[in-house]
Amino acid sequence: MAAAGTEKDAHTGGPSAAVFGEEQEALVLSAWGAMKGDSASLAVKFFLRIFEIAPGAKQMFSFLRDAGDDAPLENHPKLKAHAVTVFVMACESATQLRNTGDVKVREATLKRLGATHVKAGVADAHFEVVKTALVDTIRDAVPDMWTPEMKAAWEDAYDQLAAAIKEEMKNAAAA
Ligand code: HEM
Repeated sequence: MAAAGTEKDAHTGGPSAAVFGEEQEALVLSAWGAMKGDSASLAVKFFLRIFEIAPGAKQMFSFLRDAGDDAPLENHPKLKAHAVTVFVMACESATQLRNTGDVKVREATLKRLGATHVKAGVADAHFEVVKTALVDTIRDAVPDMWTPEMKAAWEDAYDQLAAAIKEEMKNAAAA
């Protein structure tokens, strides 16, 4: 349990926050449970999918820019780390949504995320690309579990988290 004052209610609001219940959480967690043993290779697939949908996004990642066009993407530890983080944070955000109706991310983390993503030039459209790549990856990873309800639950969890980061990006951009 974090000490009082170290977390921030993102108050992302919206009608979806109110309907994120036990069932949605269970859907996200069951998929995550099936995927997490394989998270590093799924993370690579997730990112390859992002760059398939939006090849230009590669330019945003400093370590990819520096590596040159021919470097094999699957060998980038930072890229894997980012992908796993997005997976894990969406999952954690799902648990919190059920308990509190809000995404709670440590305030320092959220501030840093806001600043990092502004600096990297991430825009709203990129969050949509990442969402599509995320649900595509999960669909392909757990085809037997996949349902429209599971898709909606992951999208909801991701949207709430993305909204919290975007809010902090606005603050970072204004600072
Ligand atoms: C819910 C969605 C996302 C989460 C949870 C997330 C998480 C993170 C984290 C934890 C970092 C490491 C640096 C830090 O802690 O400040 C990071 C960096 C970064 N993220 Fe994201 N991210 C998300 C969405 C996106 C999107 C949509 C893009 C654009 C395609 C993106 C591009 C980047 C870039 C370019 C960096 C900096 C990498 C570098 O050059 O070091 N992220 N992100």
